[in-house]
Amino acid sequence: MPVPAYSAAAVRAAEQPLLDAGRGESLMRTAAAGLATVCRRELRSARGRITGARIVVFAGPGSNGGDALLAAANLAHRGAHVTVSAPLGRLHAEGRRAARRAGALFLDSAADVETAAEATAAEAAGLAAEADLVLDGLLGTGARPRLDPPLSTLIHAWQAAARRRSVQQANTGQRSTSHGASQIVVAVDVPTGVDATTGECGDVHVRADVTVTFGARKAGLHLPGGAEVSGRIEYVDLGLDLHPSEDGGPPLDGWPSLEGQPSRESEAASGPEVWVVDDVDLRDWPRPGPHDHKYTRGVLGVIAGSRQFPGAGVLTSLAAVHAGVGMLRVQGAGTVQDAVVARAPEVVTTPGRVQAWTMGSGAPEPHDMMEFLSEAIGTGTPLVLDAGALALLPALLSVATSPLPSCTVLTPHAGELTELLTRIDDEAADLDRGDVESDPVRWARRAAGLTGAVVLLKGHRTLIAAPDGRLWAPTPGPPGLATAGSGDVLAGLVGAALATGLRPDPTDDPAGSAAALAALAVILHNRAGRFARSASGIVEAIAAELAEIEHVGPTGTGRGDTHAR
Ligand SMILES: NC(=O)C1=CN([C@@H]2O[C@H](COP(=O)(O)OP(=O)(O)OC[C@H]3O[C@@H](n4cnc5c(N)ncnc54)[C@H](OP(=O)(O)O)[C@@H]3O)[C@@H](O)[C@H]2O)[C@@H](O)CC1
Ligand SMILES: [K+]
Repeated sequence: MPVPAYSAAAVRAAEQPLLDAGRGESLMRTAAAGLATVCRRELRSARGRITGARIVVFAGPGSNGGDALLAAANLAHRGAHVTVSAPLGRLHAEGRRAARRAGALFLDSAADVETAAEATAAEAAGLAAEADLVLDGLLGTGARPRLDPPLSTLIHAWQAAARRRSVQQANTGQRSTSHGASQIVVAVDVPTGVDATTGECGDVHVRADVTVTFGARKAGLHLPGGAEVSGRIEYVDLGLDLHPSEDGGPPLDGWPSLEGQPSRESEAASGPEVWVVDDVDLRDWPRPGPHDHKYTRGVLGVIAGSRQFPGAGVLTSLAAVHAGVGMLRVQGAGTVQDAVVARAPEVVTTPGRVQAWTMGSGAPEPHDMMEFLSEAIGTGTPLVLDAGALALLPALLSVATSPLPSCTVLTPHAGELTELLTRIDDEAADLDRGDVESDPVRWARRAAGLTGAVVLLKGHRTLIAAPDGRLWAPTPGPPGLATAGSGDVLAGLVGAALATGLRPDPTDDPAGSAAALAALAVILHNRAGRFARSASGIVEAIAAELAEIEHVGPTGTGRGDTHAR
């Protein structure tokens, strides 16, 4: 099952009853113990032991700093040399006492005198650049958006000093840290400067190797922006009463409400913002039951490729066959049908009923798609619309008498999404690809809201938005997936997932089900692409990946849950 990630507001709301009941300190001790466990593990794996490790703690004035100080005290008791920099002067009282008692050294802080603060920042930055481990406990879920001096000065100076050290190390062969390996940056709850809800990164922000997050996964750690700078996510459970709402959403706290989407204002801020989908979730890939036959297992119709580009049709179709559809019907260009049947004789080319369609990869003739699209819209057949089919969408939306089927998935890349939005969204007439790439969450949600379809926005970090604003964030795939035809394979996989996964019972959350299945298709595509050098290689690996997961389970993945010891 995908796991939910929440907004900062939802987490704070869930914490409040426990704080009111006087359990704040015990929560913090659990959080800090989990944090210390992760730090010890990191130090042991980098340098073999904790004794003698040089640790710099950046501690802010709130509980985030408190977590960092308590964890640092634990590490100091085990022989680490801990130096604390408190750029804002104020510190969590219990955390400061614990760190002092454990022997931590505190740098002078005089944040109220600008020049002194700058001198302290330079000293702290220099020490941090040479440390084995830096703990970022500046700000957590209580952060206000902008980072100003002295916080921005400190982070900036540290990152510049760390860069200088590594250049120096490369030039002279000198060791940068006490064990020669590169420095480990551990963010407490969320890297400072990253919005815990939206993942938006400020001009200055921390880049972590590991983020240890408490109580609930924070949405921003799994969304574009935050996900790139949070490193590995380790999760420490605090037993908060935070659970996905019964009907699955639509909780959109943290983003402005978009036209066509429900506003969150009147709802309790307790639902997940994002569903995080990982390799382990491939266990949910739809499989045939003992009584299934080819029709109940799911028939997928494909219209992909053209006389000019028959290969796209072959890739889309073979991907679906290897992913385990009950039957595949290929319509459209005869050249494509012949090429597909030559590779997969089980494919049929006669028209007939299908449980889902994948259309548009490889520039099929528009009239071939239109013929089946209008019928599919009338019957509510799930659709996957890629490339050429996306180009038809504005015209289709303007003439269709019914909305798109609620299990429709659009699979644009940033350029195609830009093109679509400029044609259907009056407010996006001047949108360019760069705008979409710099705020993919906003624009994917916008397109989903306007079309009523699930939008799977392809990219390094593929993102899926439902029309009501819910998001699914599959873990990213290998860079090798960026190859010609890779998108055609994905369209086939999403189609196969819808054709086989939405049966036999109709679902009461069709868009959510389609989005979750699309996310599984992304994960399967990622895994199949691990060792592949071409789109054909991805197709060939699909069946083996599914067989491996069925027999031994997904390997090398996990949710990163940390248990405090
Ligand atoms: N609650 C719980 O049950 C548990 C919580 N836990 C931990 O608590 C963290 C949340 O703690 P928190 O609420 O104290 O907020 P935190 O992020 O430390 O910052 C607040 C301080 O920073 C200041 N400040 C803010 N923005 C600023 C800016 N841009 N620039 C400068 N200053 C800024 C702000 O100042 P103010 O806004 O008041 O002026 C205030 O002084 C959470 O992430 C987790 O780590 C765990 O221990 C587990 C149990
Ligand atoms: K932090």
